[in-house]
Amino acid sequence: MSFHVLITDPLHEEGLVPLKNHPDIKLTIINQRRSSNLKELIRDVDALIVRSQTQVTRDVLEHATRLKIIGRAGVGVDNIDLDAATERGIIVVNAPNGNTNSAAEHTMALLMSLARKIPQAYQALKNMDWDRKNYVGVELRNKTLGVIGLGRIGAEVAYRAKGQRMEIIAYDPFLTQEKAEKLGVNFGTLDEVLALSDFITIHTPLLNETKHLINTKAFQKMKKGVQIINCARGGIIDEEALYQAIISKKVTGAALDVFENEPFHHHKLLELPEVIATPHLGASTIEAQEMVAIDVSQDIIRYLMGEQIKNPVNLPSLPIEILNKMKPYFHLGEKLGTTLIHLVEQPIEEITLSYEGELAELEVSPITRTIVKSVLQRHLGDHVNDVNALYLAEKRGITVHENKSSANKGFTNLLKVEIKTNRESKSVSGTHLPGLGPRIVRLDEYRIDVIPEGHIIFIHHNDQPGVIGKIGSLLADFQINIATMQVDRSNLGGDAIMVLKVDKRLHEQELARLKELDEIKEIQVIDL
Ligand SMILES: NC(=O)C1=CN([C@@H]2O[C@H](COP(=O)(O)OP(=O)(O)OC[C@H]3O[C@@H](n4cnc5c(N)ncnc54)[C@H](O)[C@@H]3O)[C@@H](O)[C@H]2O)C=CC1
Ligand SMILES: O=C(O)CCC(=O)C(=O)O
Repeated sequence: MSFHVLITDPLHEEGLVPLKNHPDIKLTIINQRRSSNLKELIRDVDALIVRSQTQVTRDVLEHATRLKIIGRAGVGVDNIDLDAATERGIIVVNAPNGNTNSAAEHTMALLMSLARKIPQAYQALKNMDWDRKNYVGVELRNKTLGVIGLGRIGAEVAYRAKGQRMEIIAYDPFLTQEKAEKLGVNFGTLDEVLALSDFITIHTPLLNETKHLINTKAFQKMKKGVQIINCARGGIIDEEALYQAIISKKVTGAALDVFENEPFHHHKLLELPEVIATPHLGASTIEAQEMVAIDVSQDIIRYLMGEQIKNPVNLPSLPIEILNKMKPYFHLGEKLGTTLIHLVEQPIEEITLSYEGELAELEVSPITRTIVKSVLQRHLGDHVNDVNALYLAEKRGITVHENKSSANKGFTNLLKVEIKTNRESKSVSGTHLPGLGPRIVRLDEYRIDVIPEGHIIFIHHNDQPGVIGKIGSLLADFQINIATMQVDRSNLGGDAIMVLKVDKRLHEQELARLKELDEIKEIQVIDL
């Protein structure tokens, strides 16, 4: 199988070597800025790799009929329509670690340049103007740096700023007292950070919640004379509000690496002498570009080759050791979901997944996605995958519930999948037996012991003498060998089930003959 990978932004050559050398990958590299036909090009590609310039919009994705994965060589994925990608089952991966150091160093470079007005003084000197009085700066020592967003880059900035003997106050909704203490920073609310800081640096992603987080109201809460650094994303600061705050002298300096609309040829803020700027260079170092290109290329190759990816953005991310531990349950869940959906006739209203015993200790949401995928695939086909399964379920009005119980009901691990329709509720339960593999152990209230593999016939029949014989002799007439047989009943002479594993698939006519038997209420043949 050969895969087509398209790259539309400049990437470090070294990072492309694994893709170039891969025998099953065809690589196309274009400069998107010079190419307006992305919609055309994306039609026949399996993977797309971008940095921040290419805008992967919903409109573009509508043309991406083969696209399976988008790789972002960097952190911020705000240039990719994540909802549209998820709906189409396209996985998005990024390279979150490779440019942390470079972005933190760039932030420090901007902080120091801002404090000492280095770009302005340099510009004057380049113009042969030996001016010292206009470029008097301030020291960083003993000043308070407010860090908004104490993730990878924010934490690195805080660490470096402490080296400058600055006091750090940070706001991050996920910041714990423990992490703050470990990093030696003060823990503040957003308002406290705004009010107490001499310098404020922003390191959040651009999200709906962070769009214009720093707006007119936020500027009003700041100290007079505050200086701002934004090395995260344009759009987190309301640029018009910043402009007015500088004009009114509330803000005495701003260092910007990022802007609401990039690239641009003119920007009002750059007319102000208080503003210094770089054209989105936070990650532009040889080291960072090499690392992010390698990381993203490797994840693209892993995904296309069916291996576990490291940095998914629109799927839950778990350490590889934990995912390996969970592998048998993905397999079991998929078999249970496929089995159950074949036993249900009416439209599904609810899917309930119960994780019991040692399974309850795991982060089970990836298994839930796999089960929902296997259920939906029967009617929606192969375009349902782990990425879009929950979205598609919700869109069809199907509610998905997860229950966990550490109680051990005779099995060290038990996974129950239950489907509710407007007429009935059906369930299958299974377990993974170490060394032996998966087993289906319950079908509704019936106890069975079936390896979920091969051609399986599920028969719901009346509990009466002769049924097993009749079914056995019909199968013998069809030259179909029975490998295993399980029976159970609700009560003597009541409902009963039979689960047969056979060596070859039944033809439609053979199935019709079995259905003619009076004792049979329902029959389903499932290939697992
Ligand atoms: N200028 C450049 O070239 C670069 C810019 N970036 C930008 O920097 C951002 C941060 O990168 P990382 O530190 O690697 O990401 P990260 O995910 O490690 O950290 C982001 C932090 O922001 C916090 N956060 C989210 N919403 C918040 C809110 N409303 N208020 C305060 N904190 C909030 C999160 O809890 C998280 O701790 C990226 O999203 C990207 O947009 C990243 C690399 C290079
Ligand atoms: O690709 C780039 O140079 C921009 C890096 C960036 O902004 C990010 O990683 O979020």
